[in-house]
Amino acid sequence: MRAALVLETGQIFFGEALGSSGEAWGEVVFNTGMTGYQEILTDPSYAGQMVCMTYPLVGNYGINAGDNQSEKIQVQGFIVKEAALNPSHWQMEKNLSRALAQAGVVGIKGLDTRFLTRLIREHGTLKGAISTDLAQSLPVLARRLKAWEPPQDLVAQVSTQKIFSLPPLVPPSAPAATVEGSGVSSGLTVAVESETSGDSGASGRSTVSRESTVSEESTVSVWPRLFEEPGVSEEPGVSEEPGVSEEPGVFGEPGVSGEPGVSEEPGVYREPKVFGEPTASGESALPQGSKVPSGLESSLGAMASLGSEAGDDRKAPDPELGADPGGEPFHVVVMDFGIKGNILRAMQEKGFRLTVVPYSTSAEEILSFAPDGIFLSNGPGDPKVVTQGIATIRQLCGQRPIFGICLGHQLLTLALGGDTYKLKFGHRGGNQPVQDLLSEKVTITSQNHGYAVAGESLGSTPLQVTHRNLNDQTVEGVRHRELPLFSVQFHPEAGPGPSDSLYLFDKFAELMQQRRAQHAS
Ligand SMILES: NC(=O)CC[C@H](N)C(=O)O
Repeated sequence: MRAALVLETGQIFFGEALGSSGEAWGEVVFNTGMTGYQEILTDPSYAGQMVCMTYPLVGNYGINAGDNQSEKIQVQGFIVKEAALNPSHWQMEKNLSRALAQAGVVGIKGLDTRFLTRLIREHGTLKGAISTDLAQSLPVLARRLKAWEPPQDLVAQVSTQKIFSLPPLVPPSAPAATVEGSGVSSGLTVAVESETSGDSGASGRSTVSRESTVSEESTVSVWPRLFEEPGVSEEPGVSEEPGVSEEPGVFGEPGVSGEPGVSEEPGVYREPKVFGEPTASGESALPQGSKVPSGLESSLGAMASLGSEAGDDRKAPDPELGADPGGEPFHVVVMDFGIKGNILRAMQEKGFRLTVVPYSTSAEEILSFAPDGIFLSNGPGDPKVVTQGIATIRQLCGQRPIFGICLGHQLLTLALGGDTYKLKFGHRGGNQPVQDLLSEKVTITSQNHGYAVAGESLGSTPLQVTHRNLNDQTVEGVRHRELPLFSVQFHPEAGPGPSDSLYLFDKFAELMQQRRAQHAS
């Protein structure tokens, strides 16, 4: 089935449908990772966005049960050059196309994703629509897109509605961990602690049960196997799209839709803009000088996470870090703005016990759990619209050690009087170099953000910059000058991406250890 990607500028790319048919609108962003597409698809930070993968072959190891970062595919749309028809991996359960179709997510393949990426780099992030309805007027669709205001309440859509607990992860050889006798085994299982009303305000929430009642709760998988379809046999390696031509260069036919070359709005769409016309060699024309992004780190990171999934290189919790010498695990309350599973896993593997709460939970309720520390998660959208979360974080500052990642970093900065702004096209990939200004050490980091902290806004705040991106000098980390609060813009938990920065979870543990020591004396 043919499909088109229409941009708000009026530019149109033709390709083949991938996944579900239909139409989806969103912000088109690009990710430079060579692997990690499943983690990207299921990362709630991508809610509302259509992700274009710059790497030309996507889907070659299929979709498995272990790499999900949340309970569903979160992207609005998915854009690839070539979708692997015969994926192969021992953990694979289905192919990319099947996973997208089952989730009702619209994708497109067969367009020149590197050229699309160059367009986004020039124009900045663009609104776009993927549609399999080529009978409509695509220029009209482009104009409707231009006038469209994307939804703002993305955090409310992806944050947990239930409070739940996660135990520390134990090495496979050791006895399974239990949460207060609940029998929760190691791995991504939870004790559901209480149900909330599901509305966005904290007021309607019933008083939640505390640690004493955790043992009575049942356990459920945090992320049930995605797209489970009893009775549907998966035949890895068999194309699910018989008859779809995979010849290079068949994409990009003009004129299938309602006059794509005719503009009624001068300046927006004048000439036929059809990308990916075949050349004599059958290769699509790529602008000269375009760099193929390096993504080796990403594939190494993905391999590490797969290894840990298989249980063969899972790190044991370090009793020196995950718990104080008395052995009680550090208890962290996680404010969930759209958390990625690997962040939870990274903290569990440090030996922390986690209580994950909805983003709208009040400071009072968070403190009632008597945590050792508070974690501020990643999440989708513009940090400035998460006003309730910012106000709560402001109240929590100084009460407990706080660590924030990505959206959590932006919210912490806003709570303390700093400012954020939208980047031209964001950082999304697994090879972003970041310098820790305190140690001068450089790590290669995994990133996924479209907004950033304005360094010049920090002068009047108690925050200082601790990390910078060496590509564009943007702020990548801050800390409070006096209080035990710090945050980073990048993703130290990897998955996908390098795990160079896992040490930051140790820093969080050190701050919680110091607080315990102060309170004991
Ligand atoms: N990964 C994230 O937490 C992203 C944060 C924020 N939504 C941004 O795009 O900048």
